Amino acid sequence: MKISVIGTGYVGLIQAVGLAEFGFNVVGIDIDETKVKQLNKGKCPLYEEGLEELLKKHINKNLTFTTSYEPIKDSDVIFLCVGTPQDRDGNADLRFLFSAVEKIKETISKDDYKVIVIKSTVPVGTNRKVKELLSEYNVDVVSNPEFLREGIAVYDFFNPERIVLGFENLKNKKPIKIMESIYYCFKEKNIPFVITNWETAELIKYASNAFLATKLSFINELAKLSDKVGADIKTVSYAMGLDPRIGNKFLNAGIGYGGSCFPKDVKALIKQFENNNIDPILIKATDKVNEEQIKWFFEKIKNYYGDLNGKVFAVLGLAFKPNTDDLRESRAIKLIDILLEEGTIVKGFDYVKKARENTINMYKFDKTKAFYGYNLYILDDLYETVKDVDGIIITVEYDRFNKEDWEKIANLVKEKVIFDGRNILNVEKIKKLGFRYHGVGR
Ligand SMILES: NC(=O)c1ccc[n+]([C@@H]2O[C@H](COP(=O)([O-])OP(=O)(O)OC[C@H]3O[C@@H](n4cnc5c(N)ncnc54)[C@H](O)[C@@H]3O)[C@@H](O)[C@H]2O)c1
Ligand SMILES: O=c1ccn([C@@H]2O[C@H](COP(=O)(O)OP(=O)(O)O[C@H]3O[C@H](CO)[C@@H](O)[C@H](O)[C@H]3O)[C@@H](O)[C@H]2O)c(=O)[nH]1
Repeated sequence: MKISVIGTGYVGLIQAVGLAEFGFNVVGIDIDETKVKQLNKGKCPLYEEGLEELLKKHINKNLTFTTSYEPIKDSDVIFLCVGTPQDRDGNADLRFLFSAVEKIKETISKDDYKVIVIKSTVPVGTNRKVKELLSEYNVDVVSNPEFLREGIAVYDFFNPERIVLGFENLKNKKPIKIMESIYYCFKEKNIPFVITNWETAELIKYASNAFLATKLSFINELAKLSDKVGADIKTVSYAMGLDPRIGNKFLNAGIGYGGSCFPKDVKALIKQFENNNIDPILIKATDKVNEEQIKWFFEKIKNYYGDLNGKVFAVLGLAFKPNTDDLRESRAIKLIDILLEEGTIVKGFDYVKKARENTINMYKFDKTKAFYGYNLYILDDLYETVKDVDGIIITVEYDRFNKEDWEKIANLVKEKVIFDGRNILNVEKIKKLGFRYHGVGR
């Protein structure tokens, strides 16, 4: 079977490489010429553990990349993995998706049968619209939302918790059989398949992300109360999580959720409610709590120092979560922006080299926020980062921070104060070294 993957960003690249590993002949298609050139040389444009090795294993064997849509003529299945970012009003912006559909129309013949799989996260009704646009063509459209997590995306691709497939008509077995044959190995491993209609499949994706985001906003809001009343949110989360009906995952309080998905998908779900004249009270609150969390944390820092002007901070963590170079909606970057506006000097660090490089590039192009090398520095070494600072701020949940030499850090800083925005540090150890510790709800 020949497969084309349109859009080889995060999700598309993982699909292309993963499907090649399954033995399919895969062509990745992207409008970004630089990315395509890099990929054809076996170089991964993004940092994701294990991805470059798999890319190198298959490139120019059963996997190639191109900017041309021509290969879709020979493909049996076309995966659409283009971005669906947030537009100015909070809706999902479907311009990339519809532009790809237009190109499919221009390229394929009306008679050749193709299965078009929509992997991108799209509002309810989008698969139906795509089918309408392709109504004169011999195609079936399948909704197949993706649930991978960045940082462990390769693992997630090969070990999904469920495969969700939405179809126009469940009596039409042809596209169902084709999708089941692609994911044959998951069937063998008894991974649940949810076979349903388009609308249900589309909503499952938004419901899953919004539910997890709501769990986070719930615990983050509770952390504010914990702070005031002297409770320890970590112990609260732990004890709550012992009840299997609640579960212990996604209960780590912090400075809020970021990333390329939760913030935009929560907002897009709100819009879908509003477009249907329903007030999404709960989900709007999830979003609001998250927007406020970083400001609340910043106030903690400000209250401690009073005047922040000229203070120097080490911000440990730049990306939106550990083991990624992705800065999209990163809480660390949001905090850095606020700190810079308050006249502080920021020294930033992340264990992922590409996250550091991306941060430098981002600020270099945005001189309104920072003057790189004047009030913002990104350093390659954690110990250099903490040298002579007035405070350390932890913004990404790296457990690795606990393995650092805190005695050495205590001797390097100007003032021994830590704001742990992810509640990740071993408080006893830190306090013994004379640090004043400020967590989130502990
Ligand atoms: N990133 C994640 O962890 C994740 C996980 C699950 C689902 N999703 C969803 O998957 C989709 C893709 O997300 P992403 O993070 O991979 O996006 P991305 O921005 O990293 O990648 C999108 C790619 O599509 C390309 N593109 C845009 N228009 C194109 C066109 N007309 N033809 C060919 N290529 C085109 C871009 O150049 C880019 O390389 C989104 O809907 C997102 O919500 C993302
Ligand atoms: O207990 C927790 C867990 C996570 N986070 C934060 O939540 C955000 C999102 O984390 P995570 O869900 O691990 O990362 P993503 O890679 O964005 O993955 C989410 O978004 C993807 C895109 O839709 C989905 O496919 C995944 O299933 C979903 O977990 C990050 O900022 C984390 O720091 C917390 O603050 N506390």
